[in-house]
Amino acid sequence: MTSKTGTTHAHAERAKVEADPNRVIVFDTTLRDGEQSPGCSMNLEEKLSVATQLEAMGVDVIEAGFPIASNGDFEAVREIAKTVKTATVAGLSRASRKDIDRAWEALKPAASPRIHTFISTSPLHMKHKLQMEPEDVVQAIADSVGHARNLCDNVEWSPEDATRTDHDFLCRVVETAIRAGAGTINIADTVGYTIPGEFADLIALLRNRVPNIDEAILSVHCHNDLGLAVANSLAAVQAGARQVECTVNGIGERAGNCAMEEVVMALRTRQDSMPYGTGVDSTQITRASRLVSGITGFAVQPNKAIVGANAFAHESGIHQDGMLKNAQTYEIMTPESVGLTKSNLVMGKHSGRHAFKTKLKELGIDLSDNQLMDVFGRFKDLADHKKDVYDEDILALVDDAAVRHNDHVQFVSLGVRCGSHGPQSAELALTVEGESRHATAQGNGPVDALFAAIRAIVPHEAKLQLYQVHAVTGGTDAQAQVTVRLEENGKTVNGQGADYDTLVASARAYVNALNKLLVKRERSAPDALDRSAPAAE
Ligand SMILES: CC(=O)SCCNC(=O)CCNC(=O)[C@H](O)C(C)(C)COP(=O)(O)OP(=O)(O)OC[C@H]1O[C@@H](n2cnc3c(N)ncnc32)[C@H](O)[C@@H]1OP(=O)(O)O
Ligand SMILES: CC(C)C(=O)C(=O)O
Repeated sequence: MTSKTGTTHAHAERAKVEADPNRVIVFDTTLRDGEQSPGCSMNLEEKLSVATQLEAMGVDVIEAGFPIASNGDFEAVREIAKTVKTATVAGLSRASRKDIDRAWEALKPAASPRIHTFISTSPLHMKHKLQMEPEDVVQAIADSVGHARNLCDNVEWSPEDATRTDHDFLCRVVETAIRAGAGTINIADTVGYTIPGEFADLIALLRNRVPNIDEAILSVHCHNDLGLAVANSLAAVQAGARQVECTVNGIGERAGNCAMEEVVMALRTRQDSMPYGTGVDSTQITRASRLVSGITGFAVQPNKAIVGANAFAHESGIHQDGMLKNAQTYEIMTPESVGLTKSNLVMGKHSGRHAFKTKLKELGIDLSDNQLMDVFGRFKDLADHKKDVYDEDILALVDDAAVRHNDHVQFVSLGVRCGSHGPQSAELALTVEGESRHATAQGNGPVDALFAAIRAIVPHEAKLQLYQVHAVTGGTDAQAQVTVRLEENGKTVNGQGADYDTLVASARAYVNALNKLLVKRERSAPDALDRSAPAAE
């Protein structure tokens, strides 16, 4: 970047861009524009922890607030200015000496301070909002930027609503601001109106038509009203902008700002067509995202690029199989590169055997092929009924399959009639030594009816000592894990069963206990139990 007039403005960011013309300055405005999201206010301590994280991850400029806005904002900017050592700290001000003085008072303690001043330049804003004539706006720019520059070496100026500003006027005001001392010119797409090709053309136009443009770093500040903030920012970088203004998780006024994590990772991932770099340590991205989301209470949508819970999660069997063979089949960046430990194979109805086997291995479970077939079948059935299948669900299924292995009596199916219009009844099918048996019974509630049906198929005198249900996970679709304790002649056995249907889990648990009782009986008196008892139909 060579100056056409020889009056370049020296500051830390200028030095970085001069050392490497492809270096993109990351200007984070989470604490200023991000905080302008309705409901997003942060207290001093929270702002300090965000600023510390932004500094640690290598952000070049931290916009800490708008000091004239309130005493709280002033204090926050001043504390951040005192705390941050390696990043430049910026404070926003309108085109007013009072605002600028207040900003400077807060920023003065910073190792590297920047005054950021702005004024609207679009006809709409000038006429209706500022109620100023264009000539007065030009004068206000020269005066405010000049005043700021008398206080601070590092001054940024923004034409608010630049993308709806007349091009000739924009060229004129940019030239004026640079002449008055602005070292960074920030082209604001305040209402997220522009589109990538048009925005790239605007940056190119400014570079071609503003005579002193090389004396300043061209910056962009994009809003996301059309979901184009990141695309517009990248188009601008390709057209010559070297500062991108952004926020963590894309928070900000209305639909938000350009998301820092997306810009950083897009530049990092697509070096082949965008050979530009930032100073951000991308492995800190997840940490920053969680910090900001935790502090603001703004949850990150699961499918959000880079930092959403599903960004590195794979549920479909074909994708999971590909991932296990070579992660690049379905991931264009590694989870480690954004600070996650590994990809997440989400177990759900689209999962296949490869992924299921891998999940079992992760859980330390080793099953025979037959057991695997059985558990996988039940897992698919569970996934059809339950939105999220957690590790706990799989463990419950495996335990359930393990206890049923080689059972004499096996559960087949159950239908119940329950509710307030009794009588409650259960229609049960079991196999006993491989033979199908059916029974229908009534009871005092569906559980009582179910247990009566079991007694009808396998007559026994054992007493029910305990019937206990607990949910394996949270949510109304959680699997039920049931424990049944039976007692016969002083001997007790516990049976377990798990299912998304509490009554099926109850049947499985009772049948499991019964099988254990059979084994105990067999050991003490073979053939004591009449397993060929007829069905009570
Ligand atoms: C695009 C952006 O994100 S801009 C930043 C937005 N952020 C904020 O507004 C931060 C929070 N704001 C505030 O706390 C308050 O609005 C303050 C302290 C800045 C100003 O408060 P008030 O003095 O009560 O004014 P109010 O907000 O009602 O109106 C804004 C005034 O600033 C003027 N103004 C707006 N932008 C600028 C500017 N860049 N330069 C000069 N004047 C401006 C408006 O024309 C209006 O002037 P008027 O009172 O003569 O009509
Ligand atoms: C102050 C400016 C840069 C701004 O936030 C906007 O125009 O959106």
